[in-house]
Amino acid sequence: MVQQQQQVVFDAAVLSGETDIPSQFIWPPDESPSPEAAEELDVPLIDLGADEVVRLVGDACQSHGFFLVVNHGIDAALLEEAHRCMDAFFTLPLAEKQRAQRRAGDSCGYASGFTGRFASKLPWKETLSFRYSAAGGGEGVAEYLLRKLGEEHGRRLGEVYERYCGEMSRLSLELMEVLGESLGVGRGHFRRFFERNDSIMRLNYYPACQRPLETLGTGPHCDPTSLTILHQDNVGGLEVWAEGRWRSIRPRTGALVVNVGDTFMALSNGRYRSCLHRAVVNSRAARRSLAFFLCPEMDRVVRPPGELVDDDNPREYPDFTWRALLDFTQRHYRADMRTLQAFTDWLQRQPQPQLQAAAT
Ligand SMILES: C=C1C[C@]23C[C@@]1(O)CC[C@H]2[C@]1(C)CCC[C@@](C)(C(=O)O)[C@H]1[C@@H]3C(=O)O
Ligand SMILES: O=C(O)CCC(=O)C(=O)O
Ligand SMILES: [Fe+2]
Repeated sequence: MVQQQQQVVFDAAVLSGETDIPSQFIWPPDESPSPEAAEELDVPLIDLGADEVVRLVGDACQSHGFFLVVNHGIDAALLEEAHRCMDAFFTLPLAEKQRAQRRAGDSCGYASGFTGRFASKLPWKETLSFRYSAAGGGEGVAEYLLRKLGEEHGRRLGEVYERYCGEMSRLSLELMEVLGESLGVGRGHFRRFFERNDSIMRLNYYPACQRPLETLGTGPHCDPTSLTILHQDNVGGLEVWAEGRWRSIRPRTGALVVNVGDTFMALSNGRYRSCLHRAVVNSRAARRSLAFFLCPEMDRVVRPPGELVDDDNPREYPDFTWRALLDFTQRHYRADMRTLQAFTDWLQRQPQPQLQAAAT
């Protein structure tokens, strides 16, 4: 009982070897992983240079919304360097990492077990998140990491992740062309919408855990963002809810995992669904993943193109801004499998002037 009220410090170096884990990290039995290994999900491995890309992406987005891409133009050396930099950061002493500590209500910075943020069902992970603005407004990735971590630790990280985010943004826009074509709205529509994206980059580090069946690295959720491009190391742990059970997405060196998020589900007027997923941990090895969350400019109105709305397909979601949805996930609601519904219900309860932002 007493333990439940104490704020634990999630120090991976200590906790990954403990056979008892703090109660705040224990998830209820109906949400925790089952002892049987999850069967692998057969996700399409899409060659971005191939002729069939549009059809394959469209099919994947109408079923579970997850697919893998290869021949994506991201340099293998950059991917390796991005993982090396993650190691360099997460193996720093806790106090050094805490120089970038995430503050309440903010979506950027270093967070460890989310101990100060949530009271229960804590995720078994450390994260470092930062903003990437394609339009170049405000502080860039390199400046942010240098400012927070200092010359010794921040310089190299900043250079690498600035480059990594630029490449992810470029790839996202390419994927937006494919998504636009597959939805019949033309290649330019979503590309233009996201040209000045204001995205979030997140480094996820899941320490080993001696009680992997009682906790989760990332709880079940749909990404509230628009499109996620994830690179996982070769440890494994990403699972997707498909056909009524949890299924694993096996790591493949060089392939990127792509999935649709809630904001794109709204932009497609529900044609493409965001899909429930989670990350499990294990007792053998720490796991790393790099997630680039494509997001629109903060005040741009999220509204599906006219071609996707008609009498047979009325609007599924009201107009909203990414600023409002992001704020909802940071201040009012812990993102899960029903974030978008909870958000639209909440929006509708707000006084009229706050209901919709001015169209941009
Ligand atoms: C806008 C966001 C909120 C979360 C990060 C993200 O950029 C996209 C996914 C969200 C998240 C990962 C969904 C699961 C719960 C969460 C709290 C987490 O475990 O990290 C979510 C992120 C958040 O920081 O709120
Ligand atoms: O680490 C992973 O494989 C998934 C993480 C995730 O779903 C997220 O950060 O939104
Ligand atoms: Fe996710």
